[in-house]
Amino acid sequence: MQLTKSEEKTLDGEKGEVCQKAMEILATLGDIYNADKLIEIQSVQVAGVSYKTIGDAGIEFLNDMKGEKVRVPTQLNPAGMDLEHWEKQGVPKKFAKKQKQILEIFKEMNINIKCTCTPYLTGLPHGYGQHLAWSESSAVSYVNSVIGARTNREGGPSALAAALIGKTPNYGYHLKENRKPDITIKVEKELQNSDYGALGRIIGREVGNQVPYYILKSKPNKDELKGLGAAMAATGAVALYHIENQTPENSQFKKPKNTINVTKKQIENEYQGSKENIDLVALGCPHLSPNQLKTIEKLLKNRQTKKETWIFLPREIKNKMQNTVQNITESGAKIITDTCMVVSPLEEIGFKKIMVDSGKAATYIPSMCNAEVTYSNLKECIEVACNEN
Ligand SMILES: C[C@@](O)(CCOP(=O)(O)O)CC(=O)O
Ligand code: SF4
Repeated sequence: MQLTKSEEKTLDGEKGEVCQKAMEILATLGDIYNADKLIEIQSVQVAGVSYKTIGDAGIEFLNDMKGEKVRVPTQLNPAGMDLEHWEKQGVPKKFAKKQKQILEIFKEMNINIKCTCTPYLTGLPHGYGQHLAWSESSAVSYVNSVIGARTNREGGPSALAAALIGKTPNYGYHLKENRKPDITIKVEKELQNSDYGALGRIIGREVGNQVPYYILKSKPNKDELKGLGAAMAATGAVALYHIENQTPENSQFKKPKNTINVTKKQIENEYQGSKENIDLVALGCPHLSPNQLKTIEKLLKNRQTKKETWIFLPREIKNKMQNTVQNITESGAKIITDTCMVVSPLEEIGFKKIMVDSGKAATYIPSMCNAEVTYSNLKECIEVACNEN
C-alpha cells in the first residue's frame, strides 16, 4: 500500500509510539488486502469492549494504545454490564472492576462512551457513500446495506487504529466493485418481525461472506432489516446485502443468476426450543429502536412479568423515552443499557434457559452464555415472560 509522506513519518514514529503502532496495524492490513492507499473516514465504532470477550489480554492491548486521542467521532460496542445498574443486574464485583478499567482507557482517548451496537441510532456520523470503520457485525451490515455507507467489518484493534489515525485502508466494501451482489435469494412467504431474523439465519449459513440480493414478497421496515442483517452476520459473515426495489444500491448492479429459494417451511423450522423452564426473557438484540420499545410497552400494558425480563437498548434512547421506560418498568421488566444478553456474563449470573426473539441472539447464546435458548417471536416472548410457569 502506498503511504503519503506524512503517513510514512507517522509509521517511523514521528507522532509518537501510539500513532506508530496504529499506523503499523493499518499498513499491515492494507498490505494483506492489497489496498492502494489509506482513505479518510467519517466515524468509527469500536467493538471488543466487554471484559467478557476481551479479557486481560484485551486490557493489556488497550493500555499499550493509551496516550493519544481519537481523530474522528468514535463510539463503542456494548460493554459487559449496565454502567450504572450493574449491581442490580447481578454482575460480579470483580468483573465490574475490570470493565470500568476498560472504559476509563477509552474515555482517556476521547471516545464517546455510548456503548451500543446500533450507533446509527445514537448520533454516530454515517451517510450514503461515506467511508467508515465500524466493527459490530450487525451495525456494519445495517450501515452498508440500508444506508449505503461503506465499511469493512473491522476488528477491535483495527477500528481503534483507524480512530487514532482518522483513516482506513481502501479495500473490500470501500470499493464499488466489491459491493455487487453474488447470489439472488427469493422468498416465497410474506414475512414479519422475527421472521426476518429466521431468514437471516438460513441465508447466513448458505452464503457465508457473499453479498445476497433479495427478492421479497413483503417490504421490511428498518427494525426488520436490522434483524435480518444481524442474523446473516451471526450464522455467516454477510456484511452487505441488497433488496430489490428497496435498499439504496439495489438498482446499480445486475441481478445474479445463481438463485436460492426459501420456503415458508424453512422459515418456520428456524424457530426452536420449548417454553418450559425459561429463567430469562431477553429482548433487544440488536439494541432496540424507539419504535420497538413502544411496541413492547403496548404488549406489556396492564400486565406483570413473572419471569426475569431484560430489555436492552442504547442509554440515549432510555433517557429520551422516560415515560415509556417507566411504564415498562412498572410491569416488572428491567430496562438495561450499555450491554446485551451476549456480552454480559449471564453464565456467571446463573441463567440456564433464555428466550429471545432475535435470530442473532439465538445463534450466539448457547456458546457465549453456556445456556439453552428458545427462539420465538416477540409476542410469544412477552406471553412467556408474563406466564407463571
Ligand atoms: C457478537 C457481537 O455482536 C458482540 C460481541 O462483540 P465484541 O465483544 O464487541 O467484540 C459482535 C459481532 O457480531 O460483531
Ligand atoms: S449480540 Fe446482539 S445485542 Fe449484543 S452487540 Fe451483538 S447485535 Fe448487539
